[in-house]
Amino acid sequence: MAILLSGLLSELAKNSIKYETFLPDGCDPASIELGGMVCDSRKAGPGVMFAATKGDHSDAHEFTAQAVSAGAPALLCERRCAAAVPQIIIRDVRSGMGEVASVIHGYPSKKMTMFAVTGTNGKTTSAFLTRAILASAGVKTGLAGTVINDDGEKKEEAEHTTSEGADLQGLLARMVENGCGACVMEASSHSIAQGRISGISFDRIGFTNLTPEHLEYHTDMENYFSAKRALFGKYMKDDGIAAINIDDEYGMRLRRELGKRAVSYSMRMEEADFFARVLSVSEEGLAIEVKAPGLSGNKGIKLPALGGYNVMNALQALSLACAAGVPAAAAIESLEAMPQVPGRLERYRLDNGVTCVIDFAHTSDGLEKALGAVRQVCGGRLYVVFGLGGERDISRRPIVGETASRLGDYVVVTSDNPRGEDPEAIIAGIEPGVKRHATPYKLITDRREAICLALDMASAGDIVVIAGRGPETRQVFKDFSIPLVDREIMEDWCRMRGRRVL
Ligand SMILES: CC(=O)N[C@H]1[C@@H](OP(=O)(O)OP(=O)(O)OC[C@H]2O[C@@H](n3ccc(=O)[nH]c3=O)[C@H](O)[C@@H]2O)O[C@H](CO)[C@@H](O)[C@@H]1O[C@H](C)C(=O)N[C@@H](C)C(=O)N[C@H](CCC(=O)O)C(=O)O
Ligand SMILES: Nc1ncnc2c1ncn2[C@@H]1O[C@H](COP(=O)(O)OP(=O)(O)OP(=O)(O)O)[C@@H](O)[C@H]1O
Ligand SMILES: N[C@H](CCC[C@H](N)C(=O)O)C(=O)O
Repeated sequence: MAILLSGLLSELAKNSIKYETFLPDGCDPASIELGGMVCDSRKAGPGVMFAATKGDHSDAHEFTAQAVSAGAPALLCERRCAAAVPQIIIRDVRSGMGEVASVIHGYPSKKMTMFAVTGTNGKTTSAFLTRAILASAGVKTGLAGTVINDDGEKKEEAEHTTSEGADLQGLLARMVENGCGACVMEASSHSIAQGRISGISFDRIGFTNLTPEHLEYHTDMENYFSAKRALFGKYMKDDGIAAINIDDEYGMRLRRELGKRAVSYSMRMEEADFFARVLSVSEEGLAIEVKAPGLSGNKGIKLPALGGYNVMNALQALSLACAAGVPAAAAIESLEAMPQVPGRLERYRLDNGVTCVIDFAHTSDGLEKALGAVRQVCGGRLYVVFGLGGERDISRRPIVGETASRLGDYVVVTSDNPRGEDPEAIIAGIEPGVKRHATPYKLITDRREAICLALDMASAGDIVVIAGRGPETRQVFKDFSIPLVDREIMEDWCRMRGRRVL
C-alpha cells in the first residue's frame, strides 16, 4: 500500500492533527509516493517517510540529512529542517507519528477487530491466550507484544512491549495484507503516555492489574493508573467494551468509571460476569471451574498451567474473546489447549530429578506469584536465581529481594540487563531485602555462573527458578549487549554435567 504525499495531506486535513507543511520550490506533492514510515534514521530508505523525534539521548532532527541521503522522500518533524525534501511539521512527533503513519498505510487498524491488553503483569500471557481462543474460533489474528510481533505470516522478536507509532502501524498494515481479521496487542503504560498507539481505536481492551512498576517514569501509582486509564478514555471506540479484573483495586475503580462499557472477571466475586475457581492443582496444571455468560451452569476444564494468576489470565482472555462474540463454551474449551507462553513458567525436567523453571517475573508481584505457583508443586528445596534491570525503579530492588528470600529456600542474586548501571550496585540494592530473612544466599554477578551454581546445588525433587528474563536473548550493558538466553545456559550446564532434559 502506498499513498501520494498530496493524498496524505488531504487526508490529514480531515483529521484532528494540526500541521504545517514545507514544500521545496518546484516540488509537486502528487509526484511523491510514500510506502511507509520509520523513526530511526538507520532504518531509512527510498519511499519511506522519516519521522524525527526528540528523545532523552538524542534529537533525531539531527539525523534528517542521513535519512534523506538513505532515500527518505519526506520528513515528519517538529521544526523546519535544512533537507530539501517536503516536510510535515507537527508539535509532537512521538505522539503524532502513529496517526500520520496510519494514514500512509490506509488505516490498517480500521480493517481488523482491535484488541489491547494493559496492566502491570499478565499482558503477554493474556494476549497469547486471547489470540489462541480467536484462532480456534477461526479468526486469523496478529499479535504484538513483549515476546514477539507476529504479522500473521512471520514472527519477529519484539524490541518493545509496544512499538513506536511508525513501526506499529507498519506491523498492523502487514497483518491486514496477510489476511488477519483481528489483532491482539499489549499496550504498555509508556506507549499510552507517549502516544505510540495514536491512530488506533480499540474494540476490546483488557485490564489485568496494577502493581508498582515503572515508577521511575510515572512517579507514583496515581499517575501510573492515569496512564492506563487513558487507554480506555482516549483510545477505546464509543461502542468498545473493556474486560476488567475486579479483584484488583484499580480494576474496580475502572469498572465503576466505565459502567456498562465494561465486563468484569474475578476469582473472588461470583457475581462478576466471568468467574473461576481452582478445584485442584498438580504438576500437570490446574483443574478449574468457570462461570461465563451464556453457559448453563459452570464448566469444568483442565488448564495446562500453574499458578492462580494464570487462571486470571485465562479469564482475561475469555472475557475479551466472549465480549467480541466468541461463544463461551467454545472459548473455554480452547483454553484446555492453551499454548506455552515463551519464558512464562517454562518447565524443564532434568534426568537427575531436578526441575528448572524459567520465568519472566521481574517485579515483586510477578515473582511472588511465580514462586507461589511453583511452591505449590515443589516437594524439595526451591532455588531462586534472579537479578533486576538497570535504569528501572530502584525502590523495588530490596522489595523483590525480600520476596525471593521469603519464598525461596536458597537465593542467588545476579545480573539481569544492567543497561547504563553498574551491575554490582544493582545487586547491592537488592541485598538488604534478601537479608530480611534467614534464607541462605549468594551474590554472583555473572548470570551464567549464578545459574550453574544453583543447578549444581539442586538435587532430586528440588526446583530451580531462574527469574527476570524469560526468553530475552541479549544481556544489555551500557554501550553493548551480549547474547544470553537463560534456557541455553541451563542446556549448556546439562552438557557440561552429562545431564539430559527429559
Ligand atoms: C523511556 C523510553 O520510552 N525511551 C524510548 C525512547 O528513547 P529516547 O527518547 O531516549 O530515544 P533517543 O535514543 O534519544 O533517540 C531519539 C530518536 O532518535 C532516533 N535515532 C537515534 C539514533 C540514530 O542514529 N538515529 C535515529 O534516528 C531514535 O530512533 C529515536 O526515535 O525512544 C527509543 C526509540 O524508540 C526507545 O528505544 C526508548 O525505549 C527504551 C529503550 C526503553 O527501554 N523503553 C522502555 C522503558 C519501554 O518503553 N518499556 C515499555 C514496556 C514496559 C512494560 O510493559 O513493562 C515498552 O513499551 O516496551
Ligand atoms: N495476572 C497476573 N498477575 C500477577 N502476576 C502475573 C500475572 N500474569 C503473569 N504474572 C507474572 O508476571 C510475569 C510476566 O508475565 P507476562 O509476561 O504475562 O506479563 P506482562 O504484563 O506481559 O509483563 P511485561 O510487560 O513486563 O512484559 C510472569 O512471569 C509471572 O511471574
Ligand atoms: N518491559 C520490562 C521488561 C523488564 C525485563 C527485565 N529483564 C529487565 O531488563 O529489566 C521493562 O523494560 O522494564
